Amino acid sequence: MTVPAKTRLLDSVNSPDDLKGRSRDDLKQIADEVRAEVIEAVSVTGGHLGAGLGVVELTVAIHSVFNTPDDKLIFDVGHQCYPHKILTGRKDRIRTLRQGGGLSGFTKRAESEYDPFGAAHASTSISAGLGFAKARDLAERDNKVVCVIGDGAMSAGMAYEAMNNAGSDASRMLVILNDNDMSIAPPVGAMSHYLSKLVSSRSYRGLRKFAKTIVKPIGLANPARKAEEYLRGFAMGGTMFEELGFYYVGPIDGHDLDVLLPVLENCKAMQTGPVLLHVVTQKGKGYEPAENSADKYHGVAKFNVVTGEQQKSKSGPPSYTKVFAQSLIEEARKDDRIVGITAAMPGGTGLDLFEKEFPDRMFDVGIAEQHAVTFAAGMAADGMKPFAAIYSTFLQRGYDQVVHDVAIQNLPVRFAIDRAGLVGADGPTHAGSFDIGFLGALPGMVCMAAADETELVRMVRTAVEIDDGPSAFRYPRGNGVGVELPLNPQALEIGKGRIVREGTSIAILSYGARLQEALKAAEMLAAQGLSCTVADARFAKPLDKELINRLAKEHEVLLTIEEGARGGFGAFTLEHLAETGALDSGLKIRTLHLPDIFQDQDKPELMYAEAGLDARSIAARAIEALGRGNVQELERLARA
Ligand SMILES: Cc1ncc(C[n+]2csc(CCOP(=O)(O)OP(=O)(O)O)c2C)c(N)n1
Ligand SMILES: CC(=O)[C@@H](O)[C@H](O)COP(=O)(O)O
Ligand SMILES: [Mg+2]
Repeated sequence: MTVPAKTRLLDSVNSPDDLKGRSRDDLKQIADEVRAEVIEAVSVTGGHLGAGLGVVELTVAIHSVFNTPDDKLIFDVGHQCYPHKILTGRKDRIRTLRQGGGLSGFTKRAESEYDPFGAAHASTSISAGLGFAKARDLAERDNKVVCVIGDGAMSAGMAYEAMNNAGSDASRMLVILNDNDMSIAPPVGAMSHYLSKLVSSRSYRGLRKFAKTIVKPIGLANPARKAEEYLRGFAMGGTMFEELGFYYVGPIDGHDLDVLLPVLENCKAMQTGPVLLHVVTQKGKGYEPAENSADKYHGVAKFNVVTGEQQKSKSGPPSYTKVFAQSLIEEARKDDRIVGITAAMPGGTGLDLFEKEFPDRMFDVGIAEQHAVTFAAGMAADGMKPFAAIYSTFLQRGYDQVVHDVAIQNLPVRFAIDRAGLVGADGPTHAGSFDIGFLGALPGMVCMAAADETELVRMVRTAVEIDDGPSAFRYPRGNGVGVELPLNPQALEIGKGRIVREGTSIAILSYGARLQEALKAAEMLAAQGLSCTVADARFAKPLDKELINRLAKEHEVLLTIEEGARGGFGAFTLEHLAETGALDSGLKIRTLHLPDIFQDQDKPELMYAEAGLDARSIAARAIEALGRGNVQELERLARA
């Protein structure tokens, strides 16, 4: 019988308990195996790779020192949690990450007791951790609270609101600042410069060597006192964190278990108020293609482990994002008052392209959507034409600013709302579900949704022209439908939709990119002799009341459809029809929107089918409302 030269230690780790009492060498081997496992898993699923690779040693160290799940470990954003999932009983399902029915790509309470707090949006961990710390104190328990937050996430206001609170009342908690000098894109802002200065100081360079030789576990007598004395050697003194009431420790090498383990032991033993441990790591650590790439493999498609080459997306029409960016560039060439604003998503919003052409007119403000919106409002108030390009889901964080700073003052900020509707693998935290409702509720806001790329280009043009109040246009993640782009786009008439297909019995009024499915549904209905009108509303605010009245009057059935939650375009239409009395005449109306649940991740087309927003489901709703036609026949057509 042959005995394998090196047995995988990770196979024997089914929970963090299996890390306890292991030798340093064993833990180092386990860390190496976790790293290999993360790379293998993400190579078949795609997902967030660089961040997780950067915290492998840190995660192993935390789980071997702290007593999770009693001690609460809270990851900020949660995109770096794959090593944590592997170590906390989810190793066997790690190749289901971000797939339908599989593990979430983020921490999620419903998934494991080791995920005490779910995330995916940035900068929530310190606030949540403080909540856990206070709940613990009130219940007179003694568990620890550990938050892991990145340098990028440290740029957001929430992190400072939380530190302001935690530092003032000496709350016992550990905040680990995972500083890899990267956000999704290179980090921006004064805070980022400050952290770089801390890290590049002499003390850190000296410490790397120093720590390896002198770091020892603390003695048992007076552990808290000794821990403090011990850690004082690491602290640099006078840091901004200390001014905020934190005990600052670091910076230390976040890949060196010989340093991490004793420092964490000592942080754990400390009984003073909040501690901030500054850990320096490398995003993408241990996988050459990630280390060498500009974005450190923040988010990747499936890839070849040997070469690092990522699967190319099928060639097709350009993405909506790119179409938006290029048309904004065109507009900006003609109008030097146009500026672009992003909150740490230059690549995701396409504003990196804009920046290449107009470096002085693009502003990346960091992970700071609230600030981005008010900053845009200030610019608009002084005569500029700001385009704030923000994902629908992240704009949620800036809602009060949209209301208070933009809408009430009727300022012409243009919101380019990317990732509208379902986004697939990122799941419910990233779905752009709510902006139709929350923006449509605001007096004076013009709300548009693009049915295809041509429409998007025209909406950018329209937004440039709307100079007397706020406007927004939404468009989905992914590729357009492949229509030809207008060379000289004309602005749309505000509040006017268009008829795309004429029919008699059924009217489908689409708001946004479901128009293609609506047209397919119309074909399916036509195959059964059911004549269907399809219209593109273009505007949710102001509504095209004339168009709606006409559709209501001339058809037996009216369906509205949108890539958004209930309380959006369908609700606005229904309200209008109720007010005009059109509902009293027997019109059969159905509002098709996202279901009233947070849908888990899957392929977008499957999620839309589950939501009842694919062509087959649209046609089936029409048949149900009409009371004529054959639903089974639709199945056959959908398969064909
Ligand atoms: C509120 C919010 N805005 C934007 C994002 C998009 N986002 C996800 S991760 C990330 C960068 C985070 O950087 P950092 O905290 O340093 O973590 P790292 O990826 O470097 O480990 C950004 C901007 C988000 N998740 N939440
Ligand atoms: C974790 C996070 O918020 C981002 O990395 C997000 O996953 C990016 O989404 P897109 O891939 O749609 O840009
Ligand atoms: Mg970072």
